[in-house]
Amino acid sequence: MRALSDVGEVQFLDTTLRDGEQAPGVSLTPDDKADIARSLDAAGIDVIEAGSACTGPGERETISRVAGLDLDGTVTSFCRGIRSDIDLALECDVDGVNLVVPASDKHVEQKVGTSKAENVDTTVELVEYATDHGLWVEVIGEDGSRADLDYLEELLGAAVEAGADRICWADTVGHATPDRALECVSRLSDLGPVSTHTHDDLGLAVTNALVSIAAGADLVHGTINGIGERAGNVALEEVAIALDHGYGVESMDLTEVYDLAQLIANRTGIPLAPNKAVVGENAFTHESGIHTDGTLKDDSMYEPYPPEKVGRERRLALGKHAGRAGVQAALDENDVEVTEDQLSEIVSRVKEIGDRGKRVTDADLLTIADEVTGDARDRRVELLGLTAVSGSDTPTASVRLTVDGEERKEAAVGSGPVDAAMNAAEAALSHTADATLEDYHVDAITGGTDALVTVEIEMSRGDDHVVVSASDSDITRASVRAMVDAMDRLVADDDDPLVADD
Ligand SMILES: CC(C)C(=O)C(=O)O
Repeated sequence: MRALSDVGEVQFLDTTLRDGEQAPGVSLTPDDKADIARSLDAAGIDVIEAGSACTGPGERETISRVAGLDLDGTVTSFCRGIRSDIDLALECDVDGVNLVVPASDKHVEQKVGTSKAENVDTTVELVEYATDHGLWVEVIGEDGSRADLDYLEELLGAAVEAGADRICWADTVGHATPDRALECVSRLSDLGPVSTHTHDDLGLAVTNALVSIAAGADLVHGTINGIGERAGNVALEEVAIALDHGYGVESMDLTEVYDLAQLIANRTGIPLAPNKAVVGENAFTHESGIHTDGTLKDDSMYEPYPPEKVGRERRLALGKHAGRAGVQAALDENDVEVTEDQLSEIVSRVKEIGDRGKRVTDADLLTIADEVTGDARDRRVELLGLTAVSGSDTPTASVRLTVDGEERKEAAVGSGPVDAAMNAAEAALSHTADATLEDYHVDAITGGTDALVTVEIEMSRGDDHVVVSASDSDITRASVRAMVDAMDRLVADDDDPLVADD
């Protein structure tokens, strides 16, 4: 076993486009795969497994497209231990293959229905065939962590002798403990270059990847966000930060991981857990008073490494655990001056909102501050009335509001009552100022059909943008109120008249 700090550099193979896509419900389009492959390459991933050529003609077309992107990294196709799979990979013009052969008794005898000796012979033939065709070859012993280690050594040793570029220890069902990973990879690394492929069924994928490296592996298989079969593969961004932060070992470009994580979450439809290491929404967000206070005194008080390292920013959030320092910092950011007594009142109101299970947005804070300081602004945009109708006919809505005292009324249709009402509000406000709805998000705070919903919207106007939320048991009302409030905030400091001369 070597010290990780002596390792220097580790390569990554990203299998988001193959094992990641095997996650239930995920199906990536050719454009998705091409975009993800480009981004992985830009982030310095060494090997990109683009898919399984045997899946079908559509997948082959996509793999060929990725192979033709002229990427810096090696592009491979996954192949089962059959010659026709290698032929299909060759049709896609990939640089190499990840050739999977059974390794455990279960996989050799029950799944594939062959003998261990025959399995070794077949593997040798396939490696020779693939290398004769100019392919880079990695041989993966499937279910390697449950295999008899002497046999795994014999099988993968034969693959190396036949010309395989590298071999891979696969913890296919995420069964291995760190000592098993150490034992297996240490033995295999005496045979030639070794990769490690770990799954997270026991929550040990990162640990086992790190132990594998200490045991001699120099290439880690994984996916961004850790997506993959069952509990997923090891999350490459987690291995990368652990290597960098813990041991000064280089791998992928860390500043790219957040954008990559977002891209993959969007394209796969698998959202990121807010508490996910490195790329989760909360990974650099501080809410509790004690942590916010400490962070304001020293950025690193409650962070192992600065967010910029992984392409992110620090956020101080307001909620039920907010303290004076955090609220004061948020007020300072919005240029709001308050006395000590006013600050105490604002903090307790923020906590009250938090106690009701709500997030406290900037707009909420400013409204509270207005009320507490007695500076309540004169509204320029105000909602007077809203009617929305839906049924078997096209949903319609009408909105009545005032802009600088002038009444405006618009009606619109939409795909549903919320859409119709938002379209009507937008039409009524379009005479006023050129603002754009950037984001719309709904949360049910309570359960049941009478649930209180909070609509949070983000709107921008030129360089200004605001996030405003409104809660109501009627989602249409909450949506339009949030939009009108956002517009009112955006124009609050505009000295120009908002009413057109028409
Ligand atoms: C590497 C391959 C066979 C795999 O996905 C696994 O073993 O989990």
